[in-house]
Amino acid sequence: MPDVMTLVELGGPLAAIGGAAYARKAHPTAYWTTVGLPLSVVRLLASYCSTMDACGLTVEPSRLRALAVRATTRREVRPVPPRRGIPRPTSTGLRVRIRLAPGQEPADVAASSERLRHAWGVHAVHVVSLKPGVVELRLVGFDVLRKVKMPRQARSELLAVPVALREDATAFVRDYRTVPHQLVLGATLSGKSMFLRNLLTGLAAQPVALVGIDCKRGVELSPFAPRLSALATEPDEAAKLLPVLVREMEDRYDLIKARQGIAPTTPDEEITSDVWGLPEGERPYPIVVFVDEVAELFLVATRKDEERRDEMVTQLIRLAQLGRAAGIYLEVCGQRFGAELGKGATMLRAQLTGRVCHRGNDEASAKMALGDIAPEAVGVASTIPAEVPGLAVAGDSSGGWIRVRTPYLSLADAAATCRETAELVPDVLALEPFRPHAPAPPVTAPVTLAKPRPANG
Ligand SMILES: Nc1ncnc2c1ncn2[C@@H]1O[C@H](COP(=O)(O)OP(=O)(O)OP(=O)(O)O)[C@@H](O)[C@H]1O
Repeated sequence: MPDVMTLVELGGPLAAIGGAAYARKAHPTAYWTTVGLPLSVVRLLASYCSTMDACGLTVEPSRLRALAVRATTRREVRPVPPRRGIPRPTSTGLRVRIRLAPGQEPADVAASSERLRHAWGVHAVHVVSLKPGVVELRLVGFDVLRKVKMPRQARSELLAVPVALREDATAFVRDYRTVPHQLVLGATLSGKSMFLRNLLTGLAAQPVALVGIDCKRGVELSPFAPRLSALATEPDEAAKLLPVLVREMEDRYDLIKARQGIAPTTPDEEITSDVWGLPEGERPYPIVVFVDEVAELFLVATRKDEERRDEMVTQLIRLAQLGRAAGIYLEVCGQRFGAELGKGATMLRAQLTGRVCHRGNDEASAKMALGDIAPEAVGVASTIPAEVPGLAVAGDSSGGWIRVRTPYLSLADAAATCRETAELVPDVLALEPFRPHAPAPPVTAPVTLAKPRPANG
């Protein structure tokens, strides 16, 4: 048994360790910048060559180098690591550029990222290919997705909204011009609405028409009514709105044809240019269509509903196939999106190239979102814990994927942004009949500190 003196002597260091552990957990950014960052820079600089060697990332030296080493020193000629740049510290970690040695590819470095993270004592190492032959190692000091803080330099541009934080501490930007249509999947309470909320408020300040189809009686999208150009809250209303959107798309195709001297008989599928080629004064406003709980559009009770469903699905598929050139983009949300939804479901899903997969009910749900674009991400998406709502795996058709999490945004703040930007609703004549009635802002009773007294008191 240790004597009293030993315990007293140990007290100081133990308290220091306890304090450091507490600081690391409670204030990760401050802890990282004051303690973790200098340690990691020293570790990286001191052990770069040996770590690269241990990870199998060194190559044989050139003949000239070998000759020079032999001529000038008595050292044995050792394999050389890829050349590195100067480490650049950031508030969440540090970055260092690496010029790949001949014969190496970014995947070789990415395969060693787990080993590198342990060697340098950081939370994660991400490898990003910057240009042929150059990769950037992004060392992240702590779990940035635990408490999301968007990077300060993340700015919205037209149709490009920084909507979530990526695990490499950069912004996940929803860019409609590069990925026109997206599918957002997740079980109930997984954070889909939060994702839509961030996206919608990001777009609210832009000259973009926002359209909502929310067949859960509008519970998700109604609070944003002041900024919406159109809102359908029942399948019947959606069945009226979708053909109007398709007609608007066809009119825009006619406009492009007229402007560019393309024969009016040319099929829409063969026109390669888009609304962005039109002069600014003639260019129609982009339209982003949010579909919340897409399964509600597919589910039918009677034979008559079946016809209506088929029509709506065909219209959605047409919008997804041809909408991009006409400046019409889809953001489709749901819990599951598989063949069991019925005719056209998988065809529509194939057109939605952007994928964001929140926690699902089972592995099959994750497969529906990511199986056809990034199969190796399915396992990661299936292990998202229920205690971290908003955490998701984002992939795109290029095969890349990354974990992301939206920042918390309260419904009241999002609704307030929509009220403040209500005058920015652009004029899209065809959507005018579907413009929702904006509910009046909640009136808060004035707070009085005086206690009411009975009249006869
Ligand atoms: N990024 C986040 N950070 C913190 N809390 C979050 C985040 N995303 C979601 N939440 C919280 O998790 C809960 C569920 O989120 P949300 O309503 O977005 O889920 P959902 O997938 O839309 O659920 P449903 O399908 O039932 O509407 C909410 O209380 C929300 O505040």
